[in-house]
Amino acid sequence: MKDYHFSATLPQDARDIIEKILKEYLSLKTETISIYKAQGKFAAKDYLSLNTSPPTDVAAMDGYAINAEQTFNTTDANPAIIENFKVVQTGESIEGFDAVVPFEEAQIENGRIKIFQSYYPRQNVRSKGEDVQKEQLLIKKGDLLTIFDKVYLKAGGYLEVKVYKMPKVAFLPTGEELVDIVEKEGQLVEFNSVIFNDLLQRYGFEVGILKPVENNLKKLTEKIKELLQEFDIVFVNAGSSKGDKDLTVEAISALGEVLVHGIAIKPGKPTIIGKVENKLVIGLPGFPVSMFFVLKEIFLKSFFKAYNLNPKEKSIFATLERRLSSDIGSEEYVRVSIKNIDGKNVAKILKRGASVISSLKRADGYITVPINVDLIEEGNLLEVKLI
Ligand SMILES: Nc1nc2c(c(=O)[nH]1)N[C@H]1C(S)=C(S)[C@@H](COP(=O)(O)OP(=O)(O)OC[C@H]3O[C@@H](n4cnc5c(N)ncnc54)[C@H](O)[C@@H]3O)O[C@H]1N2
Ligand code: MOO
Repeated sequence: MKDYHFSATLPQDARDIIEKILKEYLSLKTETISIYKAQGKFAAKDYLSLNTSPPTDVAAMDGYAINAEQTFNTTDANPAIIENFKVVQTGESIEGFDAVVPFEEAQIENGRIKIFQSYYPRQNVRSKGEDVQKEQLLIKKGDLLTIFDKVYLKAGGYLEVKVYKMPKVAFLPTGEELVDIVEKEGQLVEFNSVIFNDLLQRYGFEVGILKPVENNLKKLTEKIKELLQEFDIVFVNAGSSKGDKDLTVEAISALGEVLVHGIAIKPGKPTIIGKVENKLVIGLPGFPVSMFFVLKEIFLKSFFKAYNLNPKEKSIFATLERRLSSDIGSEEYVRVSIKNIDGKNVAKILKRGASVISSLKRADGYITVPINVDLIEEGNLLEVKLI
């Protein structure tokens, strides 16, 4: 008889299993590319600055470089006349001087300048090395390169950056009902691939989206085997639960080993973790919201940990708008939208159904309810991970 029950692996155990499989067969290659092409890539080494920026004390305004001491006690009624100065443009060295008087704050008279207020040393000056110091750590190995990381790299003297080449990942939708454009009754639009593509490309994975394969064990098995020749990791979408057409577990077992079927998370419980020819094969639940969270909270987290990558995910803190109950025994991901009420972030809980993409569309982020918590009271300040 078919077993309709799920065992539920603890989420951290599931992550550890993925991490272990990955480390056993997949090491990340590296490539050196222009920093202009490095958007969304992870740095593959530490970078120390070759430069000091600014390289010397420079003017922060167009004006006259002076020695501030000569202006102490200066007022409107007691102006200072200064002979020893140098005309400087913004960014120019002020060597020999320590402050800059903007052109508009001085009058020029017979080759001397007349000023009406006092200046302090370093006023209107950018100090040597105030932005970047030589030998300073610019970027850490494993950091996701943001726009300003790359600015920093260039300021520090680099035009190219060594980054990790991310693996090739395949997304195989299953189900004969799935089509790109619905033409007849019974068909459904295949859109989970959009979530997969976006989420993984965000981190530089090389994504392959396949045509849906029908619910036929032989065809599914053959397809997975074929994909494993070309891709580093294969994701099979849907058919993960226990319906009569849910064949993913059978297909993976026929080819290799199913290590996990069922993770104690909500949504996303029917997830499958398998190993075929040493490679990772993941069965993602068919519901879009479930799939999103399995990718984000299980797969990507394990992946980043396996290779010491820092994706720099952002979160904010918000007050819970109403009490939130959750099942003990599952780590739950609850979508929220954020409103600003009287200057405070308030998290409004959105629909929790795993098949409704509208809840993700409206969501600004989500709250993680730990596995052993069944209630969070209204008014609690919680971390919201931004989507
Ligand atoms: N008897 C049980 N039934 C279900 C259980 C259970 O424990 N026992 N778990 C439910 C949960 S929780 C989830 S999550 C889903 C997982 O479903 P499957 O992975 O088996 O996926 P399917 O049943 O094949 O598809 C479900 C549904 O998802 C949509 N879908 C699938 N693929 C795509 C795609 N590529 N693009 C867009 N939409 C897709 C489609 O609407 C399917 O109808 O199982 C519950 N059932
Ligand atoms: O695990 Mo399902 O993903 O709860 O909806």
